[in-house]
Amino acid sequence: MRFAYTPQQIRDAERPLLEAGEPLMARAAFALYQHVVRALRSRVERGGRVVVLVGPGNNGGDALFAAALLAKRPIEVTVVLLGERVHEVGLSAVRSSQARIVSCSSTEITDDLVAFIRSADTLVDGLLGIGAVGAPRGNAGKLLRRLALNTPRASGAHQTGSVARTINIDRIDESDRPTVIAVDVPSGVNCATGQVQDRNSILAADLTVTFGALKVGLVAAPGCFYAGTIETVDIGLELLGPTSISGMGDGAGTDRLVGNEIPIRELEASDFRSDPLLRELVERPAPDAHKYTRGVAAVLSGTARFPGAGVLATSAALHSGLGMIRYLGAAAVAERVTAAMPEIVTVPGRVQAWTVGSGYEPGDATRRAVLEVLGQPEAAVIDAGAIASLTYEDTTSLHARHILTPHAGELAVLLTRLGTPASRTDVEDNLLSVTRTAHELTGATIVAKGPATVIAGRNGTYIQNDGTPRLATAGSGDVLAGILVAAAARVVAEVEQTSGGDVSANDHIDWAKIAAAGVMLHGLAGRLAAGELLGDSGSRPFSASQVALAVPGVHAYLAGDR
Ligand SMILES: NC(=O)C1=CN([C@@H]2O[C@H](COP(=O)(O)OP(=O)(O)OC[C@H]3O[C@@H](n4cnc5c(N)ncnc54)[C@H](O)[C@@H]3O)[C@@H](O)[C@H]2O)[C@@H](O)CC1
Ligand SMILES: [K+]
Repeated sequence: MRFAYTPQQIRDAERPLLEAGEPLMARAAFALYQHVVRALRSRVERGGRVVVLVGPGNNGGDALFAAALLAKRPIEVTVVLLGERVHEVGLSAVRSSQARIVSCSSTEITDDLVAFIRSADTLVDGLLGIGAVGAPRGNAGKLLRRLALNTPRASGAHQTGSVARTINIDRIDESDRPTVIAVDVPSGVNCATGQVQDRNSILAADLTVTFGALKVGLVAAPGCFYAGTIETVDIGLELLGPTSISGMGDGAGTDRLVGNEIPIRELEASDFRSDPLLRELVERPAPDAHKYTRGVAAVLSGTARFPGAGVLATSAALHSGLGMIRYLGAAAVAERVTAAMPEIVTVPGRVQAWTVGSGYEPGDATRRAVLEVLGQPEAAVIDAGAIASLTYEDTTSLHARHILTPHAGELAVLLTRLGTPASRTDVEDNLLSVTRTAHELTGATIVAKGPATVIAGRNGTYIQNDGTPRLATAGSGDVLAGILVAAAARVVAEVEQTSGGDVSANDHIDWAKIAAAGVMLHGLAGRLAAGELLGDSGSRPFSASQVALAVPGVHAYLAGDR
């Protein structure tokens, strides 16, 4: 499990250490210096030119102390001061070093200066850190716009995520741009939310050296796309860890426990071995297992018009290793489903989780289907047309065991219906906060699909950034619904055994965690289908059907087989 914190949480953790006189900035600057040297040496064997951009606050202070250390080596170091004021002690350290100082606070940002900065081997971004408010203003903002180094590395692919995926900075050989190293966070990213207010005044990093812990802006979209590889440096901060969190979040009576108290979480591969409930998702069944202890899921997806959604959701559930899958949707789709997968049962019966809505169009018939599912005591995944069919009154019957999987457009419609009007763009630009709002207004577990999916539920918020842009393909959402319903059924089956069949036990499950696990399985299945988890660079195109077929391989991967 990884944790990401808001600026306020970081400041609260820093305060006692600063009061005790701990040299936090010296630690941060030394680690930054080491990373800059490493990046520079992977680009030029000796010498080399480093430009350090310095803003008005302590972020600039880190950069100044690192610059003073760099200037002790045979490296050409130029410090560009962009604030009206800068960290005084850091500046005197630079003044007594070999580094060159250019002050921009009074001078114009000339074409020559912009060209000079762009021609550096390594560019250190110490403009704005966790103290930034709004889009970069003043000279910092002007310079960022003029530099135009605002395209995320690897053409938009994000480099954070639960399973290691790093840019190999040894291999970056574009001579037309420097290797950019962000100090703590890329300037222009809102650390608390991941928002980017002005996409022209941001400096896209190849590497972010962040201090103490991850910041929310480094894991939430769109900020996460600008961070490059993230290195977290331990400067001695004591932040909320997994043990204290499980006490807060995993039991009953924690309704509405969202907001700043619990850090944002991200599941990692190791959680599928250490967390007892997640382990159940991928482990081999117990020797005495039977169909109902392994889990039974029901699929209500696909229509005569969109039959594929039913086939894909069913296939994904089937390949997730349950005891049984019932297909209970349209007769025309059932024929195709059973032709493709003879294991599928088409008669109703005992079920532990439902999925409804993939491939359904919004309307009365869909609404009747979703209300029927919501009337059951079991868990349910509510997808696509089923979300859009819910009226304001219908949403009052939602609980945490209901997992809604909207994309940005569907989330905008839902929020508007709930009385908080939002456009698709509002949702895309503020995915984290609007997803939490949707959870707070409905009580349901919300899985807001995107390149960095946000999962907001009763026990907190997760962001999963595991997939590949290749998952943006037709049918991908249907596969996700199938994976999620399988995870839900599996967990309910497990909990039933310990609760003696008491269905109310379902309501105490940490559904956000289970949904996050499903999202992660889906993301990794995409990467496996692309060839990425098997060691190549992920260059294989794939279809949604192949993502469903890749699920067993991901189970093996997470269970530790490879
Ligand atoms: N407190 C400490 O001792 C430590 C701080 N550290 C560093 O300090 C950073 C936080 O320092 P600060 O709190 O000084 O904050 P920042 O350095 O992020 O910047 C705050 C300054 O920027 C200005 N500013 C805010 N928003 C702006 C905008 N949109 N455009 C232009 N200027 C803007 C403010 O007026 C203020 O002067 C961290 O990110 C980290 O890099 C680390 O050295 C660890 C220890
Ligand atoms: K920065």
